[in-house]
Amino acid sequence: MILTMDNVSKKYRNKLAVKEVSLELSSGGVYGLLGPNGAGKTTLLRMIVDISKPTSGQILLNGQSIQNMGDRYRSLLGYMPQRFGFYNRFSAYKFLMYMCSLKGIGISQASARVQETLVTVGLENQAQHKIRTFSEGMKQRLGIAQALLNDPQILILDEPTAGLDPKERIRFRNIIGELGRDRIVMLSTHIISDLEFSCKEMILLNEGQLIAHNTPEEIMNRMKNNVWKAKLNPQQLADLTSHFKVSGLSYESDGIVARILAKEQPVPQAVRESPRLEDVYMHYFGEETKS
Ligand SMILES: Nc1ncnc2c1ncn2[C@@H]1O[C@H](COP(=O)(O)OP(=O)(O)OP(=O)(O)O)[C@@H](O)[C@H]1O
Repeated sequence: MILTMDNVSKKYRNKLAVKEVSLELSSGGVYGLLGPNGAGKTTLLRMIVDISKPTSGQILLNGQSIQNMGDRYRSLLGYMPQRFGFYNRFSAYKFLMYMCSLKGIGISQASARVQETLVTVGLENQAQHKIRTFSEGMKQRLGIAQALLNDPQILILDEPTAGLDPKERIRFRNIIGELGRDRIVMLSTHIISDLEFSCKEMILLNEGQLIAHNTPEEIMNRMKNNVWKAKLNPQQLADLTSHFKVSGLSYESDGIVARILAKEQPVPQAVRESPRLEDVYMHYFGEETKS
């Protein structure tokens, strides 16, 4: 299955939220859509799930325009929006049964599908608990469960890790990694560590534009000579931050250890470091401190 974005743009009045994005997504992997707030991630995802139409360009599934596919396309989709309204007085089970009816899943299959999805997201023991008693992580997992009810081949998750604590984040990542094995999964985030798991490709979006699209290894590899580590005094640090991006600082008793992004050795004591995802984020989205 191949989902293609062909020169897709979206304009809201005078705001161009997505600018000529071309991408190809295929089954069997998680695509991480990364960008700061306002980059256009939600706008792009809403066009992929056919809630909103591109102002120009088109989205194709196996070469066919999704707009011409209608319900046939929607039956392949699972979507977890950024802000998901739950029925807090419902139990998880009842909520999912209700979502089945909205999605047109017949009563004969619904109960079995609900059980299966509860197991997938690890909520089978809380099936009869009221949603209002759930932690944020449990609610997010329930959000995935509702997106999975129709066994979608294309799963779109908008900031699914927002509000999760580190333990819940790890659990969530494992579930998503597993789901990505045989579908197209795309998740948006502005948190780089969400993409530390085996993400097939990272899609970097800034101000509506696609600025990089590749495997995490290749994206990091491109920066391999540009990450440096140096111990600095406060004055050196102040001087450096006015010229270079700094992607990490740790304070030690005899100085400040900084990770610096620079093409050339920024100070004589700097040594090269292997790039990490934080460096990638800083390189593409970080702001240089202007003196
Ligand atoms: N319905 C709308 N009308 C007008 N402008 C909009 C609308 N929706 C989004 N925008 C603008 O389009 C740009 C992209 O917004 P979008 O929500 O897609 O970004 P995002 O990357 O998902 O950000 P966030 O992480 O904050 O959700 C922003 O400048 C936003 O203000």
